[in-house]
Amino acid sequence: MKMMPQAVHLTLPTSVNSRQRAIIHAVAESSGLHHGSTGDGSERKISIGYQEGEKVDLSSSLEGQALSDDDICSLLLKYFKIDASKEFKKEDVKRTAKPAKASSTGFGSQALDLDKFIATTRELIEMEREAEVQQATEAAHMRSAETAQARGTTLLNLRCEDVEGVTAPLLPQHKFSPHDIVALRPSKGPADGPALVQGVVYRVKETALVVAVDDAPDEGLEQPLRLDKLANEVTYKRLKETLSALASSTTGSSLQPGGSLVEVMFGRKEPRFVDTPPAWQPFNHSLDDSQRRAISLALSAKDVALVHGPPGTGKTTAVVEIIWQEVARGSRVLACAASNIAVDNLVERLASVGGKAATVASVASNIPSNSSGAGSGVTGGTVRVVRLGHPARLLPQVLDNSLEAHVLRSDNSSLAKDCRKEIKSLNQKLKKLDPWKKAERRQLRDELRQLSKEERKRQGAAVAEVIRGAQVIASTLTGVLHHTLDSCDFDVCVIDEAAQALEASCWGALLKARRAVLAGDHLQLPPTILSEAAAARGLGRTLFERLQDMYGSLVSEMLTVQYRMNSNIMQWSSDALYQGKLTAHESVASHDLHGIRAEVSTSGSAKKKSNLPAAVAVPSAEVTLPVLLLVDTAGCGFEERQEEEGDSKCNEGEAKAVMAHVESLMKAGIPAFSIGVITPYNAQVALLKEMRPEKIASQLEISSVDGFQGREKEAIIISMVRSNDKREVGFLADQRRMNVAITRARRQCTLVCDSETITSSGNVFLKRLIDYFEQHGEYISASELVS
Ligand SMILES: Nc1ncnc2c1ncn2[C@@H]1O[C@H](COP(=O)(O)OP(=O)(O)OP(=O)(O)O)[C@@H](O)[C@H]1O
Repeated sequence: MKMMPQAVHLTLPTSVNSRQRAIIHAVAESSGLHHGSTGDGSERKISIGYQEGEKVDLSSSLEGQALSDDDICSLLLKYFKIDASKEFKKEDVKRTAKPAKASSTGFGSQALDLDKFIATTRELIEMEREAEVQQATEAAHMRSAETAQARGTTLLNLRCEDVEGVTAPLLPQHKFSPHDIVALRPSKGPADGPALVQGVVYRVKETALVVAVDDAPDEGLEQPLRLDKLANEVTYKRLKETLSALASSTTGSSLQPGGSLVEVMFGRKEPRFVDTPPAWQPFNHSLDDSQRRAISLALSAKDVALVHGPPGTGKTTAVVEIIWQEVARGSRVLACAASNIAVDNLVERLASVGGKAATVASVASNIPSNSSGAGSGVTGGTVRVVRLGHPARLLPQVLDNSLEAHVLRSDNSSLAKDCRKEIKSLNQKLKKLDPWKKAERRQLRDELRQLSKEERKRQGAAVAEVIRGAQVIASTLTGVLHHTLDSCDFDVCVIDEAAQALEASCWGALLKARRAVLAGDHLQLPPTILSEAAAARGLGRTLFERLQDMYGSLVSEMLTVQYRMNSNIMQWSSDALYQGKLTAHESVASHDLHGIRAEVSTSGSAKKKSNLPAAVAVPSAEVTLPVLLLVDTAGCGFEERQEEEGDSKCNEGEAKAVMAHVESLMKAGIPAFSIGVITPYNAQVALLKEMRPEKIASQLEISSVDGFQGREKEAIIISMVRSNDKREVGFLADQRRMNVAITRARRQCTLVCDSETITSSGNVFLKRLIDYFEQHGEYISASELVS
């Protein structure tokens, strides 16, 4: 008997990932079923079935549960009698294939209407600005100074060390970060009193915050000071200006170089690729196959390519090679990232091609040259990289590449300097000149005016000359909007860490370029959004994620070899989020903490750095240092606690277990600087920092998940905090957050948690995580660590 499929219209939960949704769309299309997606970013849900069919909404009953490909196949089989297992097993869809089309609305159902995007984003940016202002105002006015400090938006009793820096012995937990606009006030004065000075945070260390100010006040800095975080208006203003430019990018007189990218990225045109991928010789000979595929894709794209880089897979390595190759074929490149540190990292690695200049030049002749390049190949022995941005915010190692440093070296700049010298001597002459000699004075003043005009002209010419001659301009996404780049255009814009940047902030850079390469991982943390309402309406949905959803493997190549983690640490992340596609490079696949112990026992300097007592620095051989360790607090009575003012949570018993494990690692010879403690809750970060022994305070890093994104440690300890009768796990359920936390570990990952609360919470994703640790790691009860 032939089974008839049930007439059902099925809605799946938001945990179905973008790849799975793309396959479901394709399966539905080929089976003649109706299909569509609603919601933005992490709220996106897919529906499939018969338009008039019985509504079966699994989005709440399965919410928070990660659905494997097999789970989805079973659902499709159950409701529609469709066997989609082949489609899910298939390698990525061929690049020549068209993106999946939705039946009624065409592939535009995945696309976004430009006008709607601009109008909604304006509204959401305004909501975000209000949320930031509200947070700053609450901290400054409605809470006691101590509470504001506990919230992390105020720092009290700081001592001004000099006019360039503000320091304290060890800063409490706070939320200050580079680019924040801050106010300095006397600690004892009223919270809303006048500020001594306003400035911008440009460096954040464990013990000091460095604030750049235009004019240091003559007095007032000698007393204890408080630092308040203010709303960052500049960013919002620039984002709105970018949206206006985007609105007019494809029409009329303001046609922008990136107009064609707008058409493709808003689904009006399909992405194009050259028929024959260009031949290229790598500058970096250790690139793996997946990196080579991603680079080939980027060099073949006429519009856009995505480099999807899961943790530790050498995304920046691939990006750097793409830029070298682009320069070699004569392209002018705009290289960006959201943060200063990521841009500096790129610049440092890009500039290192200097030693390979001969190779670069010879390869250049093999690659078809771009029409509008800044001269083909690499000349002058190095890639001419110009880093925009205030030198005070740059890492010392890239200062030589800053716009200012380039300008100082230019001919026009020395002419400008000559003008300055002359101005100085004329001014001295003027001072000495008899006040009655009016005609002579007038003549000198005229000369001075001419000279200042000439000096300004020379300075402007020097900047223009450096910008014109640059093969790569490197800048933060915000820095691109500076007038220095007005009317500049580029062959290609490369954005690293694109999955951490707001879409609106990417457009400032993209509008200046004809092609784009975006590198990132939408399965790690998205940009931070303060307004929950704006986040719920999709402000945090990045362009990277949107393009992954819209075009999938048509424009994207995933890097699959990772160079950080022991394969046991990697495998959980690979299976849970990357369809099991990751492999560990042989150099890391089986490394563990025993290797570190060996280094410590033979290296005097490591011993010194670790601050370990000599008696324990060389460990006994029989200590076991498992790659995965589950420290279970179930049954230990370690209940979570809500912080007194605020909504964060902490768990004192668990924190003790974490510190006991740190101690045992150190006793086994692992230096504190190789250990990192991560917890999703700010209150737990604060508690752990209080418990951290003074002698290792500057070495043992303790931070939220956000603070560790993009970083790594040999041993990571994750404190999950949640332990309650209601079996609530809160935002532990955020798959991307847990993915980042686990994948920071190179040789050991320890999970400290109440397995009872987590496994009975009904969250399948977290249950599988605990099961994985139980199956593949060692298990101890926290009671064995804490008496
Ligand atoms: N093909 C390769 N062969 C050997 N080592 C590599 C290769 N590619 C990357 N690595 C190494 O892997 C590490 C991570 O590389 P990279 O910084 O490029 O990664 P990333 O993906 O940008 O990292 P993250 O995800 O942490 O931002 C570096 O130490 C790098 O030298």
